[in-house]
Amino acid sequence: MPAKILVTEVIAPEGLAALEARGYEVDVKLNLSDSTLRAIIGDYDALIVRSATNVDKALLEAGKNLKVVGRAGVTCDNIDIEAANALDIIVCNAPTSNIVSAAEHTFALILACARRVPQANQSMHAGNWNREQFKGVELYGKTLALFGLGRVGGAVAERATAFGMRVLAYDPYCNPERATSLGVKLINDLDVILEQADFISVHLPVTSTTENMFGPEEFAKMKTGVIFVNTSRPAILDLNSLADFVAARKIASCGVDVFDDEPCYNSPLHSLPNAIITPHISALTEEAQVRSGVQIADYVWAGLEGSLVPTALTATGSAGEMSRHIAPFVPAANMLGRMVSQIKGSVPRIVKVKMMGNLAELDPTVLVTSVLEGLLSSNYTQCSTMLEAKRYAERHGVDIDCSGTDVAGEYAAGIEIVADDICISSTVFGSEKLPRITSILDYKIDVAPTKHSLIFEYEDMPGVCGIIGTVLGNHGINISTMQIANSDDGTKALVYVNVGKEVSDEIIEEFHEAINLKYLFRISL
Ligand SMILES: NC(=O)C1=CN([C@@H]2O[C@H](COP(=O)(O)OP(=O)(O)OC[C@H]3O[C@@H](n4cnc5c(N)ncnc54)[C@H](O)[C@@H]3O)[C@@H](O)[C@H]2O)C=CC1
Ligand SMILES: O=C(O)CCC(=O)C(=O)O
Repeated sequence: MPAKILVTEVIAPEGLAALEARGYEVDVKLNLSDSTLRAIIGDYDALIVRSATNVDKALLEAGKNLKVVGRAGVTCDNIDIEAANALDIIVCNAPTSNIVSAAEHTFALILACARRVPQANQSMHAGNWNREQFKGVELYGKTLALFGLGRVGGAVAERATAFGMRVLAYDPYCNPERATSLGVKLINDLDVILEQADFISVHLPVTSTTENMFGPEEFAKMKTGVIFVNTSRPAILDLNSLADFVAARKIASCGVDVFDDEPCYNSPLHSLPNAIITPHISALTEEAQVRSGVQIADYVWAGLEGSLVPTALTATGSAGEMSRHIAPFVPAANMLGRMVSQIKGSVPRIVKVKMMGNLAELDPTVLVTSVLEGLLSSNYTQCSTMLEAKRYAERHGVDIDCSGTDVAGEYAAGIEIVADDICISSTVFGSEKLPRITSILDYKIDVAPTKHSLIFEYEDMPGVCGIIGTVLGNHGINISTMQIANSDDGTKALVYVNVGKEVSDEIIEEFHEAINLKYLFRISL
């Protein structure tokens, strides 16, 4: 029986034809409700979606035969990747398909705001001829601030330069050389960049550091008369606040393509004449649709045939036997990346990843990519080969390398990362395969880190653990794990403490006053 593929959103006929030509049965069923989709998904081996289908845990669990979910586009925030990973379902996307379209639509909005094209058009259609009312502003010589200089941000920068704009960018993870080669000046100080910009365009993924990045405080710091465009994701900003500033004309005009709870029929921007709003159409062009349809057809086919899926976002997509060994280490690799960048307080420049024991002979790409995601706080970095991972890292100023060794100490397998001068290693343990730290900064430990932890190093002396416990206890913070390790020469000690909630700056200050600390790191995973 041929494999069955369900397509729930419009993809290019070229993509559908490619799947049918391979002998699959392809059903296109648009506008299904969540409950109908859940009722029928059990019949299908693969599902192809764009951004509107909610591929949550319940749907994935109902997909008893589901092997692949293909996203005909880039961002997979409508798909529960973690649940798919747990269920061994491959999730893949078409990451390069719509960059140009998204950049061009961003410019459509920038120009529409600057020259008031939609308003002038509407006025003409109403039988008017009001030239003065539609006086605009030029882009030439103006300053554009880009937030996020990745794939789409970079393409917008190239186009902005052609308009004679001065282009600035806020992107702490961007390699300065990439910025220079795009003719962009990096300014990684929010206040400084906000006050310089005549135009602002946002191209950020949603992460804990970008969510709600723009609210009343940030809008207030912008120049009066700024033009603000968001074609990235709605969670980046506070829409009510944006509407207030647009209504007050502090922001002269805004262009917005993405909304909470799409389809969105009403929002605070809908009634504002100087808000240009579009229904999530940045990627909606003939060309991007053909590219994403054809690319996703190829990757879904690879997944169904059990081949390597080049754009797999789940460890499962790395094919067969290898993934069974690699998959449990993906969270550990990500954790190591996050810990290292928090301990350093910045992105390290030289990173060496070592795959140890059973992992030594396997393709390291998935784990190196996961380390990079942790280091750069990005979601779903797209690297299907080590070469791509190295190039991606290079774009962010990181020189990354990977090696293998049969030796993994007392464990069957592990990963070690050395980032500049910081070394941490990890293994996974138990039926749940929880990541554990096995050594950190030359100290041997064995801790499964929780969401919040503290790492102390100090000249060894009695009573320090008591002080740590007392200070935390005084502030009502629970300790769930405390582990002590001594340096080889016995003069120094390291204490790793898992705590119940985030520790404030004031408490950190208190520790510095009470203990002769070499250092104290606060980690949030
Ligand atoms: N409206 C639409 O139809 C489309 C929307 N998008 C959205 O556009 C956004 C950008 O997409 P891509 O360029 O492909 O992503 P990307 O991953 O290539 O680039 C994102 C950039 O943001 C930077 N970044 C991450 N955290 C940051 C932070 N805290 N502060 C400053 N910079 C930070 C990264 O270093 C990276 O350079 C995404 O949200 C994507 O979902 C993309 C395509 C179409
Ligand atoms: O048109 C679509 O499929 C949405 C594209 C999008 O938002 C993305 O790829 O991030």
